[in-house]
Amino acid sequence: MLDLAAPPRLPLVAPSVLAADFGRAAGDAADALAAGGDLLHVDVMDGHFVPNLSMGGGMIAGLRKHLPDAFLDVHLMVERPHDYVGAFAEAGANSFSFHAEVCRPHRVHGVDAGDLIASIRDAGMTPGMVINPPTPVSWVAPYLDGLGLVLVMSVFPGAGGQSFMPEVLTKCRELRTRLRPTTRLQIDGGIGPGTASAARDAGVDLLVAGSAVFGAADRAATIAGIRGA
Ligand SMILES: O=C(CO)[C@H](O)[C@H](O)COP(=O)(O)O
Repeated sequence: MLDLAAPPRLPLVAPSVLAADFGRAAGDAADALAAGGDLLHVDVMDGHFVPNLSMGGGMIAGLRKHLPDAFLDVHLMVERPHDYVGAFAEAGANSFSFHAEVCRPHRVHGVDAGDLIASIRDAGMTPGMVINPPTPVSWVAPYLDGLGLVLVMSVFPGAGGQSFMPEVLTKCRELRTRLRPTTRLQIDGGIGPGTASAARDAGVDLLVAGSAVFGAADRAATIAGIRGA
């Protein structure tokens, strides 16, 4: 199983299952891994934090069943991520990333980020925190030492196929100087061979790509282009 913290610290590419053919998701995901993807990104949407619904524990369990060796990187675009720690660990998630925007003090009666990070680790998963394009680094700064990854959204979350927002790279550069060397800096939204190099130059070493990978005629060339190989 992939260890996100282990050297060498080469850029990793995570095909986003959101852009796969849901009717044959495990097969499509396996094809993306065979084409050079390092891990799978799994987007969970609750219809509240973002308007759309996507997938949940059933999809994680199905991917785990058919792809026992795949690292499953789960991104929760949900208001109540703490409700899913046990179920998603049981289903086979390897990392569990939640949004800073649902946490206190930014959300009244929101999530306690420190408690949630501890419970994610206790459940055997790598904790991650996510910030939307307008959200400042200061919202995750108190938690950086406890995280295995920080995800900077380069589109507004909720749908694949949107255009990359280069202005978020300022936050990536700042985060790279503040993160421990073992913590991955992830980006998600509008990533393809044409946008990935700017992200890598800003210190990103975990690149999520949905439509670019699953829509490509040559997935291996696309993933190699995103990785900068
Ligand atoms: O989190 C997401 C949407 O909220 C997706 O992972 C992201 O948008 C990737 O899709 P694409 O690469 O097509 O932009």
